[in-house]
Amino acid sequence: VNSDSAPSSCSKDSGPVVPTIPLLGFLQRVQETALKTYGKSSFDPKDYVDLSLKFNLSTTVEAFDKLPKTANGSVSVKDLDAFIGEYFKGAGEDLVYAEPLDFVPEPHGFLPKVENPEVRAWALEVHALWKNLSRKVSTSVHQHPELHTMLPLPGPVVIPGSRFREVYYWDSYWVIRGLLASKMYETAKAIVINLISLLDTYGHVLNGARAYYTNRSQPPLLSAMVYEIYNRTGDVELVRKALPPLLKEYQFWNSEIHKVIISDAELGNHSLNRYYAMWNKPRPESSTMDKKFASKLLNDCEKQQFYRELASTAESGWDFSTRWMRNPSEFTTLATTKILPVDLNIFILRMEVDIAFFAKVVGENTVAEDFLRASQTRQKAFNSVFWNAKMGQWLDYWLNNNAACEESQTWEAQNQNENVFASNFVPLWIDLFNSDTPLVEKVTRSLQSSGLLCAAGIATSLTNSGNQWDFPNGWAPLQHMIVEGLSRSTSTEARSIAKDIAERWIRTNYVAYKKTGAMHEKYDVEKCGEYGGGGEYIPQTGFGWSNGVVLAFLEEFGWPEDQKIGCN
Ligand SMILES: OC[C@H]1O[C@H](O[C@H]2O[C@H](CO)[C@@H](O)[C@H](O)[C@H]2O)[C@H](O)[C@@H](O)[C@@H]1O
Repeated sequence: VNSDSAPSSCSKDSGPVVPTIPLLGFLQRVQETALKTYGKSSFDPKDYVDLSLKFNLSTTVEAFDKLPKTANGSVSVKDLDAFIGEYFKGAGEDLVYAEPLDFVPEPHGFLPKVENPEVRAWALEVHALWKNLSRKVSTSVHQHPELHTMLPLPGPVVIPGSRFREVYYWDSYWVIRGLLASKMYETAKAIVINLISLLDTYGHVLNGARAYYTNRSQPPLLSAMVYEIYNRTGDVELVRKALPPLLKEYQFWNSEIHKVIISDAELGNHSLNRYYAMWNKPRPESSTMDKKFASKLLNDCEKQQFYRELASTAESGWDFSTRWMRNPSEFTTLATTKILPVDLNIFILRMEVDIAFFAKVVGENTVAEDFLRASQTRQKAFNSVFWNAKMGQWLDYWLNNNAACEESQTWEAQNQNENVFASNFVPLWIDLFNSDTPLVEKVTRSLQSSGLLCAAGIATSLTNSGNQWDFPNGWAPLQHMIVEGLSRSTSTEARSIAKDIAERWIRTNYVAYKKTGAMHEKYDVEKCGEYGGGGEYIPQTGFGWSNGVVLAFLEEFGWPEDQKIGCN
């Protein structure tokens, strides 16, 4: 990890910090001035850190410093408009449209089980959205990286959409699932090659391909992406190329900051993982908001700690949720680094299983045996640390406050977080768990009585907090992992619930699309046909992972000719 090792003056926050580029510091000054000048309405801080320079940084800073400013730091709208127009290229211009070469309007063998003509026509429209979301890094980024926060990438990517103008790590898994249903194998492989290039350069796959995301990763699903592509294409070369970087990624997630040892009286020590960003300042893409929240805190030390929690929550992909808050009504009590999350540990378990499989494919038998053993050990840890037999769910585990300083912590039942989140059911996604029929039946009953199953899909949590990873929002990745897990089991009941959830999700996506002309980032699971809201930015459309999950569900479950589509 290339981090700044200067000791922090704050004893509560001694973790590493990855230094950032000078351009970002300057863009945050422009962002702050823009907020003061234009006001809050329709202000998105990310727009300013996504600008590219037309001239070198010092020329631009000099011109900015000369703008006449009022005492509170604002400038006139006319001056700021003129400055931005003269010195910057617009946000998004650094990633240019790229025609996906393997796109055809109706691929051969596309969604064979979708017979209903209305659903088929819509599925073809969703399939065509890959063209809208396909991009490549502009030549200027390759030739003058110092003028951009966009990071150079070797090949084309698929972006989520709207304000998310760059490739994202965990989003890409569901984008790839959709691309595979769309038979766009080359586009899917190119995404993986790009993520591997980030891993080669930074030692981890970044949250997204921007300079302000270098201090953290996102839910690690690279091995799952490679597995799904190999499963469809049999591309051994891809597996051979991916294996060494995956071993490097495994090291990253098992480095000192992400690893915690939990000891229990019966089975000894369990090595498990948490999110932990290498950053203790405001997130540049949301800097004005982060500072406002931090202003409630007493001193710099508390602020640093809070900023690390904010960035670590962004690493979790669940930014933001009461799941990570000690007090659900107080945002500054975020404590993501003090939690062992069920889903992160499932993703790492999947990484171990996948690496063992890939190593076997390329004849690295010792590696295969080592990772098989690691996966068996982690499965045992799941049963001891996360499983709650009374609830029939796997629960996040709260670490004691001084976790970072302790060698190991002793497991205590009271540290399991008994609040219900969709992530409590994510272990079903993994064959090691969904192949156990009595277990699946118990967890299915628990899901049915959890309160999470709603008219239009699975809710993220039971708490309506106004955060986007909470009730009543439903997110495509969560629907997909739980549905896929249930549908892989041999339990008839679980499979029928999987189909029911998938149908509800398809209906709500369809009706919202017909009403708004767009696919959405998240949906309101209480109301069929409504998109979701809340959180720190306005609802986004596009949308990579929602498109991917709809196509994957339609491929798996189909839609009979005589079954009506629409809200029931
Ligand atoms: O700009 C605020 C935050 O936005 C991202 O998070 C959300 O969008 C991502 C892209 O679809 C998604 O991967 C994530 O789960 C969402 O919560 C970004 O990843 C954050 O780092 C960023 O601070």
